[in-house]
Amino acid sequence: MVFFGDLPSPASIFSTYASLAGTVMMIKPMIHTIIPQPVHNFVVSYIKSLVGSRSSTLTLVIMDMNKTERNGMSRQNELYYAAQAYLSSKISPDASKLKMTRDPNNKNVNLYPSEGEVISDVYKGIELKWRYLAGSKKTSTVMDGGVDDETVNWECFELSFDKKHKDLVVKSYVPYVEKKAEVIKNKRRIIKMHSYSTYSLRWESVNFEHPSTFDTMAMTHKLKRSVMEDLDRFIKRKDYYKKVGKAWKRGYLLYGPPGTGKSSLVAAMANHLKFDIYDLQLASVKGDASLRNLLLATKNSSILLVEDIDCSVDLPTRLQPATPTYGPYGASEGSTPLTLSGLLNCIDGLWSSCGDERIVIFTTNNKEKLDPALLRPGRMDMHIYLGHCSFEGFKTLASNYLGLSQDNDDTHRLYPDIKRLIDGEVLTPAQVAEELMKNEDADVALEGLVKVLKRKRSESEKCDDESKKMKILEEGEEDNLTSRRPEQSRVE
Ligand SMILES: Nc1ncnc2c1ncn2[C@@H]1O[C@H](COP(=O)(O)OP(=O)(O)OP(=O)(O)O)[C@@H](O)[C@H]1O
Repeated sequence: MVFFGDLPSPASIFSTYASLAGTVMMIKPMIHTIIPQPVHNFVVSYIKSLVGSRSSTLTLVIMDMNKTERNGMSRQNELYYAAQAYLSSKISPDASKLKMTRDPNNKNVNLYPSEGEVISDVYKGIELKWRYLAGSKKTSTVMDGGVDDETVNWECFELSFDKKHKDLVVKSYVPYVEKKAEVIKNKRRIIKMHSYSTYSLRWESVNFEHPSTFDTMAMTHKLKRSVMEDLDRFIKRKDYYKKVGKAWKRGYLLYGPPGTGKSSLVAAMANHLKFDIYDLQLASVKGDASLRNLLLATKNSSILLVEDIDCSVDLPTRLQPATPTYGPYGASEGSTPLTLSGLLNCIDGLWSSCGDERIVIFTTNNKEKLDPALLRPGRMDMHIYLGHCSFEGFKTLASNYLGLSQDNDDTHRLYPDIKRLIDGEVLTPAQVAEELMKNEDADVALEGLVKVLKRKRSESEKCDDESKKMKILEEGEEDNLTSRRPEQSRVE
């Protein structure tokens, strides 16, 4: 029991406090004078470490430095971005301050925890706390006699939990966060198209907004289905590739005449998988060494595209000697020039084994011109031929451009005529698309298409007649020659 009568008076409390504070004020400078500063620091940090070691909390720091290194590569901690995406789905309704971003051309805004905000999470009964922190740091590098000052911005997430759960958090919770983040990122993902800049010597990217999808592609249903199924199977088979000891990579060769949809199919594949595209212009690559570096700077889950592989650059093969590259003053730059074997080795070897979910696509108008090394089994897993427009392809295009149903063969009165005229190699899908775009009125656009089809058919029939006549003439010449030959022999 406490009685008010036992408590000291306010005046005596105040005088005790004042004398204590006075004593501390007197002792503090004495301690600093008696104990040298380094010893003082050591004692303080020792006491702190003793207190710290007794704490049962472990904090993992997931840092990200937005620092661009001298070789042009940006150092990125993938775990940081996974945490950022994951936490955006965990924000408490009570949060008082949030960071808000919107990527260019993205419909949705993204909300992230702001500085100091704590987010609680529970995983398999373990309580975890996340905290976001940010700041900047000045660094100085001494180079060539001068000092290069640079400000590095850093951001981090701190993840704190009871020490005894360290293994479970590192081995199970962190992969769980990464998986969840992948799903979230895929939902909001903006596909990027990366091109290598010879000016900045790095990949530069823009948002990829090609509208092509498998629905809009003028291809037979069978071909569409087989490409889509192949892609879907590839994505699901991470464990399978690991088990059979193969890099998780798939190669596609798209070939066919100009305007048959090779580039459109690449876009449809990227949109289907939500994969970025790295557009590799071989002409801008100096040699095998720089090719290796720039391929290693590409991200996982992406498509490496080499368009017009037959004519993009004159690649020396294994048998041809490679001419060394020369600098502006004629001196060798010390790099081996780009070779076909360098390209293929890099794609098959180092690059594909350093990453996951790699897709490589080569396109060409002339498959027969390609080096056999490119066509070797196991190199390009699927060869896809895109040809002239079929009636099935036309129906897809008429649905895209004129909004006509593609379910029947007689959606429009002109469909039977088109079906009859379009068969054979008459028009490419690009030519059909061009005709359909000329008028929004389906009657006018389709009449225009019928006219073009008739003209093309009669032109090709004329051509056929001409070539038949030529053949007959040539055969006649040949007969005359052969019938004269015995005579000639005989004269001889
Ligand atoms: N199969 C197709 N399905 C849908 N649209 C197509 C198809 N083929 C061509 N097109 C249309 O024609 C245009 C040109 O096609 P695309 O660039 O994809 O052809 P390509 O085969 O890559 O041509 P190139 O060999 O000249 O690069 C596209 O923008 C698209 O509108």
